[in-house]
Amino acid sequence: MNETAHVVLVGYGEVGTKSSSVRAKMEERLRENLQAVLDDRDLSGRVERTWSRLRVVGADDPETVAAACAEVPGVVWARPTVECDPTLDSMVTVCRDFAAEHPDGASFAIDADRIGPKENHGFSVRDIERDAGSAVVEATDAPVDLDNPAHTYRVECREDTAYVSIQKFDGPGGIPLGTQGKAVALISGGIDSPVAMWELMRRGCEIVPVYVDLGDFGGADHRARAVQTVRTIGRRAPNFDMRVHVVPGGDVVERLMDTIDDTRMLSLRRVMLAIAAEVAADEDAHSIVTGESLAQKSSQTGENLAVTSAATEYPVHRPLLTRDKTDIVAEARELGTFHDSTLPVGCERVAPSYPETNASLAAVERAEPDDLFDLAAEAARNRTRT
Ligand SMILES: Nc1ncnc2c1ncn2[C@@H]1O[C@H](COP(=O)(O)OP(=O)(O)OP(=O)(O)O)[C@@H](O)[C@H]1O
Repeated sequence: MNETAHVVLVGYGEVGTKSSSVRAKMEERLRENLQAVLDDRDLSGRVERTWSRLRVVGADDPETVAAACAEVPGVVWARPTVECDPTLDSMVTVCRDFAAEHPDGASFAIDADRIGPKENHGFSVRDIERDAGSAVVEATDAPVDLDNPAHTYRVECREDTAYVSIQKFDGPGGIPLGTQGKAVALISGGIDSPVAMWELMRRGCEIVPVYVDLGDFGGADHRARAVQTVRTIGRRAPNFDMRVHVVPGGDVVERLMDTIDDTRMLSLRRVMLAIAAEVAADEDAHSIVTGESLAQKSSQTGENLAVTSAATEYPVHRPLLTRDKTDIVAEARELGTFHDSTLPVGCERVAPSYPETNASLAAVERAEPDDLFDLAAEAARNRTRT
């Protein structure tokens, strides 16, 4: 080779533990998903599969490309990397060049790996670490710190090529999107449901987002908030159709307000699950996901969640069930949805003054008007997409 090239290396986690045929399919899916994100953001670069990694070649802006790759489900890390000859001289030279860009004297470590028998290269991992380390000390006068270095020079020496990088972007991990079927996500646009939707995406599920428009109890700002949070997360998966199904639920809510008192919120959640089930059947989805979390609200006690789940035969996934609010808020901030989720939308209050916290299914069903679920099904049929 006798030259260096800038590439972005992308590492995945669990995909690497699959059988070779599953792994090949997942790698290919991840490759397509990464390419879609780069194309959508007008970032140059071609994503290729290499041994146990993905690699972006031809990126004009490797740092931005690596940061974009690190937003994609399935990615554990992405590194702007210099590719060079698998010789001690080449790797040391690249480390020295990197050091010249970081002349701050901050502590460092060399983290090297070498693949294949030592005879193939004629040097060991220890040789790489020693020579590269000396070059960095010479260039920067920086101290070595193996426990908590400010800079880690990652050197990966393979049979035919070597990779050197100093910058690492952590990805969300998980499984490539599009490998685990479809789930309907009930999205209110509040803090929780977009995070819950993302958790399923992170584990490979394609998402069909559903927002139930509450009529006078919701409003345009409420709807816009739901749509915007989905769009923000959808930027990580532009090759999937994530337009929101907007269901006109005003009539159903009116009916609930007129007929039910302390179990009203439970019946509203049951109606939403019934609507989601209608969409799931049409969209061939296998389950429903909500942002509910145990004990976060009166409608989310263990007993009440059992009553709401009984409204549908579809599995209801609640990935936030055991998560604390502070943790969910931190994830919403990271995803970029927190700001929109907390915009004041001024909707009317549906909740009764004294909500039931320990409902029985029989009592909730008794209070529900006979036509409630017919109204819900009709609303689902009248949905539009935004
Ligand atoms: N208007 C809506 N359209 C679609 N789904 C909704 C709507 N309102 C609530 N949901 C679903 O019901 C779940 C429980 O809603 P609720 O408002 O009680 O709880 P929450 O924990 O505050 O959720 P969020 O923060 O997502 O609003 C939400 O996480 C969401 O999945």
